[in-house]
Amino acid sequence: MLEFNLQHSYPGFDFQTGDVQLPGDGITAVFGPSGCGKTTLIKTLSGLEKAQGWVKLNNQAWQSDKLFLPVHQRRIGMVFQDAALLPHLSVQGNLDYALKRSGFERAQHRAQQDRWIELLNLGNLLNQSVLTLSGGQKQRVGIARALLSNPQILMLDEPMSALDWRTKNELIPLIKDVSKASKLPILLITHSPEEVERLADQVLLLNQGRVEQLESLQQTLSRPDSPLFDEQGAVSVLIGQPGKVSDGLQQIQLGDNTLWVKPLKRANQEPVRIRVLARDVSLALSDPKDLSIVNHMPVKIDELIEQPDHRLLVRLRLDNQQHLFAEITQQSAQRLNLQPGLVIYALIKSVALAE
Ligand SMILES: Nc1ncnc2c1ncn2[C@@H]1O[C@H](COP(=O)(O)OP(=O)(O)OP(=O)(O)O)[C@@H](O)[C@H]1O
Repeated sequence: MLEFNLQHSYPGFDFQTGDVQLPGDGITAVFGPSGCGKTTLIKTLSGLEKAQGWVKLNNQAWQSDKLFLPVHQRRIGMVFQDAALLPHLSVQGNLDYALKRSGFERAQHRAQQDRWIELLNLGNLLNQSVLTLSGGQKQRVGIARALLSNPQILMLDEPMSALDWRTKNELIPLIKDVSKASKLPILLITHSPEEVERLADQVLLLNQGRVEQLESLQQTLSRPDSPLFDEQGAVSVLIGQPGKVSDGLQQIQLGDNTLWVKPLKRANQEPVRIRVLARDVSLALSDPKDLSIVNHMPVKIDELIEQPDHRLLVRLRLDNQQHLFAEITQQSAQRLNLQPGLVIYALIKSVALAE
């Protein structure tokens, strides 16, 4: 568990976290608008910048009234936007460099290397100069190097902001795999709501140098004014269990209900996240059996929230208690006489697997 309370200031910027406790594993996304203090948080937590206050990881003090461990003694695996690899070395050279300083016993080096080389798919890049790697390959090497330094926590500072969407789509599942396999807590700094929705277990919301919330992803997404909602409007992330593939569609089980999506790329039985835009959800009073939309299910209305431009956000609850937003016009809501507590049907026009 990472615990801290830090204060720092730059001219015109006052940074105060208050008491914060981050869980001992899983991915915590640090999210907030530009200039809110995300990088300041990483710099002060890591000791790159000396703040007032205290920091403890797994009950071991990194900083207190009497103590200030330098960055290299804090056992942090850092990955930056530009990977910051050693340019004169090969991929293997970069990994060896991390291992030498790791404190792993020599006998463990091979097993450690093999483990992360395989998971991050670096096997055929080992002899390549890092100068010849693509952006995504560099980040994979950067993550392997961070893991091989034998860290107790990973801090990823905007690791995907310089990558195109295709490369980002390849890296996101790998970061999930690293989280599961390493069991290390991961702090992911990002300004991308999509990265938060696809990766975060919990979200630390920063605003103007203050920690506004530390909560689960589902809690952040359940607020109609969630800072994660951008010009696409409200978003829901449903967590479901993959089932069979039939007629070219993959079954995802959400309690007693089934969603049909494009077949998963990775055949494992881990729960998956499904991202649904509120504007892609329509509502009906009865089960629309003869409709081309394949995904529809009974839901209960939790709340009706007025929006600008005669629109209404309807917070719905599935039978397994997950919530789903629908955005409709106020006119439609009146026509259907929607009220909290009413059981209706959600018609989901489009879903995206957030693999
Ligand atoms: N070394 C510094 N000297 C003076 N001011 C600084 C310094 N570093 C950061 N700041 C200021 O502190 C504030 C927070 O900066 P920080 O880089 O932590 O924000 P951020 O949330 O990471 O932003 P972005 O998403 O744009 O990277 C900003 O107003 C910035 O100008």
